[in-house]
Amino acid sequence: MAVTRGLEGVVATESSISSIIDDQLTYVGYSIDDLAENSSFEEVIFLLWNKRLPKKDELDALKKELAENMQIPQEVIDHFKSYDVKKVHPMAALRTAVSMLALYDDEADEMNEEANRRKALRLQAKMPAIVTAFARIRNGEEPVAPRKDLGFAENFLYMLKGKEPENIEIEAFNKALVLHADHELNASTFTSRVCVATLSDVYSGITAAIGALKGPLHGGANERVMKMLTEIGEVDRAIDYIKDKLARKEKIMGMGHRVYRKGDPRAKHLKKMSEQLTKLAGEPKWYEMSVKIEEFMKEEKGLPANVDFYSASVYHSLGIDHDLFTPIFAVSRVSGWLAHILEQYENNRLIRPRAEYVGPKNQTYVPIDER
Ligand SMILES: CC(=O)SCCNC(=O)CCNC(=O)[C@H](O)C(C)(C)COP(=O)(O)OP(=O)(O)OC[C@H]1O[C@@H](n2cnc3c(N)ncnc32)[C@H](O)[C@@H]1OP(=O)(O)O
Ligand SMILES: O=C([O-])CC(=O)C(=O)O
Repeated sequence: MAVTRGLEGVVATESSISSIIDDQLTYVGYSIDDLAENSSFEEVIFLLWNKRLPKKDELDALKKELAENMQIPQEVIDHFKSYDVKKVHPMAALRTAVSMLALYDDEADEMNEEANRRKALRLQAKMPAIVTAFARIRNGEEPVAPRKDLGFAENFLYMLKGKEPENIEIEAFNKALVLHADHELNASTFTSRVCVATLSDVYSGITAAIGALKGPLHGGANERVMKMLTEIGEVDRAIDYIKDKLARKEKIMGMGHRVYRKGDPRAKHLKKMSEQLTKLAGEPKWYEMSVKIEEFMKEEKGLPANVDFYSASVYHSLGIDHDLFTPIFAVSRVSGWLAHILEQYENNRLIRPRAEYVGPKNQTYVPIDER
């Protein structure tokens, strides 16, 4: 058997949700550039789950349903208050909280399309309240309840900060959510599909996906980008810092991609936002430093910036704690995971590849006191 390390280039399923062809990303055939400039995150959720854009009344109905389902069970809030939240990474807290939601959902193990769609809606709606409740509780603050009159992006920022966000913050956050919503068969999406292909439930699929997104080679890179920028501190130190890391054979977070060779089409939108928002926040150095690193890596290693690179300085400029960057990725990507889970159920077959055995053979069992 031939082994393809990391399954590079292996086509593991058909899908009509998103595509990457010649470094161009589309959701259901719509260019990410059009969607980033024009759509709301709720519109993208509808698109991914229904494979068509919503009409106005359909979008209004989805927005209403999301707003009505945002509140999380009190048990999840009490659970956050029951352990030392300061010692826990918010991705671990999110992973556990999503798994907990299943315990308070009477339909958790109901296995039909309508029930799965209802669960998808409830899960999507509750992600912002989980992340923001955790963030507030660890700061010694009470969680802020979601408001039915606010949109998805606005509600997230409102629950996080306890005050209504500015329009520019809502627009930037909405665009970030649109850009992170889906990405073909990335590691966490594949994880979710493998999980539910055993005919396990939606909550298990999303819990597994959150675990995969958490790693630094995937969604966890955005937090590490900001850690790197903070360590660099000043623009004129950037290149020496990167040279040093490369000399030690360390990876530069936010750089490189398994599929994109020329560049990640999402990065240019985040780059523009980073330029604008870092300037507004009075800290243009984060953007300037990022540009220097991007140019150097392209020239020296031929590696382009990925979606995680400029999102770091965008979220930082919105005043968001660095370890919330990956949970925010999950708040958006859950829309794509759910679309893929629904698609997997529609035409399911167990996902079970093979391994080439390279261990010892024909061993003779030796009793324990003779070893
Ligand atoms: C949302 C997302 O998941 S986007 C990706 C987020 N992850 C990151 O930003 C982490 C940094 N990037 C990486 O680790 C990689 O580029 C990945 C994981 C994204 C893709 O990796 P792969 O396709 O498996 O490439 P692989 O890790 O095998 O790297 C190939 C070569 O490029 C080098 N390389 C790849 N990325 C980087 C990087 N960021 N910094 C330095 N060198 C790199 C590797 O060292 C390797 O070099 P070698 O052939 O001399 O050994
Ligand atoms: O597709 C990938 O491998 C990683 C990625 O960019 C994403 O999940 O958005």
